[in-house]
Amino acid sequence: MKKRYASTWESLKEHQVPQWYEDGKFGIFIHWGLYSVPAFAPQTWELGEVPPDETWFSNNPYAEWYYNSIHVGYGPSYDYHVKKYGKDFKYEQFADMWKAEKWNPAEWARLFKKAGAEYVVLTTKHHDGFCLFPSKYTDYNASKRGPQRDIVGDLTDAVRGENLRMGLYYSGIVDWTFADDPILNNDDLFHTASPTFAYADYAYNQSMELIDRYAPSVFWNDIGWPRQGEHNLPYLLSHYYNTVEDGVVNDRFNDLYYDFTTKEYQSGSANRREKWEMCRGMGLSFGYNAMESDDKIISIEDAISLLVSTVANNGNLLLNIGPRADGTIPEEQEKRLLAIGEWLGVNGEAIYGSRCSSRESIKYTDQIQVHFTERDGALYVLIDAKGKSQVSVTVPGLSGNAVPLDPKVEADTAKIDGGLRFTVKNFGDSQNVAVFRLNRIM
Ligand SMILES: CC(=O)NC[C@H]1N[C@@H](C)[C@@H](O)[C@@H](O)[C@@H]1O
Repeated sequence: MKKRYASTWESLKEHQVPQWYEDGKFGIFIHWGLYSVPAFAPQTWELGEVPPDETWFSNNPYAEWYYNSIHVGYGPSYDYHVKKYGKDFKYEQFADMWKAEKWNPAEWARLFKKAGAEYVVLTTKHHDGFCLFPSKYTDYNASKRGPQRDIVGDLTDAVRGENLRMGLYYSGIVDWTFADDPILNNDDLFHTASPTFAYADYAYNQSMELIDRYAPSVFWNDIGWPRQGEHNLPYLLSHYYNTVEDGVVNDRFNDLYYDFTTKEYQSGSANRREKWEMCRGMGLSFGYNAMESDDKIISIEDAISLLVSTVANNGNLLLNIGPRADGTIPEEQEKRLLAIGEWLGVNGEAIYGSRCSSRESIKYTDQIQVHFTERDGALYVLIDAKGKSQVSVTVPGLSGNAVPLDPKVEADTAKIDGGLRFTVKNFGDSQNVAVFRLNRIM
């Protein structure tokens, strides 16, 4: 019997994180929109590396923040815009330059499947207010302008065609078509952004239409929810769960309610007793930044290390791609997705469907860490030795027969000092992380 949620916080709190989200572990985030046309941002810092103050906001590495970055009237993006497009060029003019002429949603979905992703989260409306779906509430959308198609619907169909879950991102509290005073600090971001009741209703109405049109498995709200609309949330979220019983929402509804908490680059915190999700771009940006070449984005080793350390600590990794305006995915981003997929193809048994072990990760050096996951009574030991071709580590308190999941991993294990000593001589096809299954949990 399908559970019905009442529009009360108490009823919502009965919602459990569904097994598919606990098991899925790896998702693909997609930031695609008008900002993909200029595709420019300075390459400065990771979020959380510096305070969110004027220096951050006037040198914003997020290419999807292009509107605000040029609106502050100075800084690298403003200079770039004036030089490339001219002072009088309005951001809205990108709406008729974005053609997505080479876009093949089925191709994207096949790539996400090969990457080993279990879910996808696409921007439906980012802070610039341009909608990638035929919203009833604005004509500033991709079915009326630019691509002239329902980007959200077409990708949702393709993703579900590959048996992946489709999630939708919505910029709840920031919409520069309603309030576009330049944002130069977090106070601007949270307190003056879109302050009207009219906007709160708009955000509520668009969220309802996204739920009713697409029944997304993830409703990924960003930054916050309009304070003037907080009283709407119990209804919105109960409607969501009554429409999508195994749906999940993140913690960016003013911390009033969540299924999972979020980290973004170095910002946010993770508590391994709760379900959480790490999101980041391949480089410093979510939207495509044409300046981000292969050497400027996360290495394959670091991406695999991030996936393993996140999963071992009860998180999911939502790794972002920033497609070009024409609908192609930059080769350097595709290369990383395929490498992660290959690694998961060999070692996925320790990831998908696993649960956080009571054993905490062990950091031997910055390069050498050992993580643990558990599944079906087996303990998995994931030895991450970035940049090393051989490694030897003793894991205390372990005993039993450790078998590498990758048959090409060459390793010895020996009982020593009350633990198991692992000597990996060859990482085989497993990049920098060799995974062992221990058939008894000690
Ligand atoms: C911590 C936070 O609220 N970040 C907002 C940030 N989220 C990213 C996934 C991107 O969409 C950014 O453009 C957005 O500002």
